[in-house]
Amino acid sequence: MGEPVLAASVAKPTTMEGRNLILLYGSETGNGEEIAMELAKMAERLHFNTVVGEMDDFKLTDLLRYSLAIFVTSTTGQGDMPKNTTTLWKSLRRTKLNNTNCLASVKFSIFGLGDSSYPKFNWAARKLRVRLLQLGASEFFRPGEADERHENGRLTHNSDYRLDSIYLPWYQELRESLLSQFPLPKGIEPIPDDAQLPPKYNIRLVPSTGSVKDKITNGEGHVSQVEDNEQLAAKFERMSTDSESTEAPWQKDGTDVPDFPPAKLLPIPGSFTAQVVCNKRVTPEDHWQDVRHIEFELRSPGRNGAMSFAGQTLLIYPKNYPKDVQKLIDLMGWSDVAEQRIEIDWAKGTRPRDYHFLKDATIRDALTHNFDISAVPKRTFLEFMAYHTTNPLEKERLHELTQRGDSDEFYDYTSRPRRTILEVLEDFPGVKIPYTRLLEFPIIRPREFSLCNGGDPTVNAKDLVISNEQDTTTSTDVYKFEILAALVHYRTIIRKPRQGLCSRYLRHLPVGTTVQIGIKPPSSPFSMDDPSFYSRPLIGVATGTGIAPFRALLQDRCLVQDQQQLGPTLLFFGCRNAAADFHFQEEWGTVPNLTVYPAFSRDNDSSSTEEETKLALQRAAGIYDAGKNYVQYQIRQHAAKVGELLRQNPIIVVCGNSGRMPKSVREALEDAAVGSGVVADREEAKGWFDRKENCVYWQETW
Ligand SMILES: Cc1cc2nc3c(=O)[nH]c(=O)nc-3n(C[C@H](O)[C@H](O)[C@H](O)COP(=O)(O)O)c2cc1C
Repeated sequence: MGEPVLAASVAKPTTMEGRNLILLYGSETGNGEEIAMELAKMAERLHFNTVVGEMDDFKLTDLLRYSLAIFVTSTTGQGDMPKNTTTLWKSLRRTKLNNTNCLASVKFSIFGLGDSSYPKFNWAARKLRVRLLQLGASEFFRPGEADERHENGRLTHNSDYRLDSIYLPWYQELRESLLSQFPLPKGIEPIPDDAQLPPKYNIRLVPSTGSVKDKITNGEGHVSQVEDNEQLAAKFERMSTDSESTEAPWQKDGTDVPDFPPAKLLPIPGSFTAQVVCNKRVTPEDHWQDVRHIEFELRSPGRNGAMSFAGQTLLIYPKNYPKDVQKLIDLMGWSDVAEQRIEIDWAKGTRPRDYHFLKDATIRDALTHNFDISAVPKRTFLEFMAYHTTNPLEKERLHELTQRGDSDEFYDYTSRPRRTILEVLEDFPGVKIPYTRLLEFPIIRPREFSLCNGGDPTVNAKDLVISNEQDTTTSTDVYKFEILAALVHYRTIIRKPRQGLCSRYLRHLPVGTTVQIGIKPPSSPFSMDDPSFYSRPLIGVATGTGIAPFRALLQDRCLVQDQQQLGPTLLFFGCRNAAADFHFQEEWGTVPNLTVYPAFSRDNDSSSTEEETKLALQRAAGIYDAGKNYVQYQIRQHAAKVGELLRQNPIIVVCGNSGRMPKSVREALEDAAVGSGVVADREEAKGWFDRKENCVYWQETW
């Protein structure tokens, strides 16, 4: 079963000398990658010989081989470049390149993705652009800057929509610009949208004996590098692929098997095998949100020296449920091939990020562990579906939905109700995707959770020596990593309640299960090696599960030998109810020199009627967030105390929901700086928080 006979025609771009385009992306959570892939397809339809990949897949000299380069990058951390850009970015910044004009032959354009609630909006794209221009490259098309906060005149909580409101017009203009600046020769037309482009990979079924090889070809069909899973496992010795020991407890006795994903471990480079030792709901059953305190234990992750836990994130790789996988197999008519092992040849540079193939994977395995069938589909997926239905009505409807116009139809059908790929495929039963196109499904990306513990995370290893020299841990050392996860449960316009892939996985994850986890280095701009880390004041502003990185930071600071040295700490903590989600409240009393100002948004409080009236008037006058039950109100209330700490070069940490909170908090801090006389006025307050000599400002919002 390959491409169906009735599928849309497949059209190969014409190869033209000198018409080359390279698309390089930097992306943390996949938004930038998705855009880069879409732009690459557009360029291919214009007959550009197109190569697309992560920035770090390429060297500086590779840029010189292409007539055009398009960069797509998000900004992460505190105005930082994404992790998969660091090598190329480092080589671009080498001082010996200054004044060399070494990129004079490069024509480029750049598209950034960011969030204007961060102080350093789209800094990665801006820094990169400035450096490319410094090195002599010229821009063939204007830069674009998408903003997750952009509302385009309409209030929307839909981040796809917000990114698209900048991206789609930029895409259209770029296409027109490419066609006019680099016209096609007479007789050659752009490949129309209704013809499918050939895939960049080749999926084959393999006989049941022999090992599955995951091959990377050099684009001309030769195998240039063969790396099978045994080799990978050997390379990453911390990772176990022993399936005997990875079964969830319920799988051992074989009785009463619930519908929970199998516990097989993916061969993820650099990841760790850990065991779930606690999975406890910390909010009352009748509270609107299920917040979990989950603890993992892992053996000897090869830690080298002391490390700050604050800002470290734990990566969890969720899986699909067997019932959903079966549903997809039935819908696509893949039951005769589902248990067969597959082999994939990739053209160079086309292997997707985060695609980690299970040893001897069958199609069912790949669907369970690798493809996010409960993701909300992107526009490109719906476009792809249209090629694979023989029903003209379905085709027409899919075309209507994917029009790149002003219409909201696409968002109304997909992201607003959070319809999943599986549900969309159920809505279009005529769509039969061949298994050879499996890679058009989005890859399951790891989900990131801030660690909520810090200090010394070792258990059973009291004699552990932390040194900056060699890792002195032994195989008996066990480390504990804790997260506080708010499980996402949507109530959408579709009646069926829905939950995120990872939320569902975590909700039912049994204690005792062995899982594969990743650990991402901290994004925090301070170091535990700096003695002032412990003694300088700390102002924490956290909402909801945003308390996690703050708690980790606090526990890190408590490592100080002499507790008297611990700097004063203020915590402004916003949650709904004192009794429901005032997380870790029982711990705060044990931390020296800490004052907590909670802001309970849904509890009645006992302030005066006069105060109530004043606030009601402020709200009526549209003064945003004047409400007393928010953290920003508490910051203004305690301006004198805040000011006292601002004078002492504090660390300021803002964690929790993105959206309006970070901006409102920043404004409240500016007001507190003015009110307490630290600065003369709002104008002076604006830049004050960005200067290192005044404070360290760390924002971790999601
Ligand atoms: C931890 C974190 C830090 C971020 N820092 C910034 C920032 O400093 N400036 C900015 O403009 N956007 C920032 N963003 C927003 C991202 O750039 C935005 O969400 C983007 O769509 C992510 O694209 P990606 O999936 O390709 O990484 C941050 C997002 C996260 C989750």
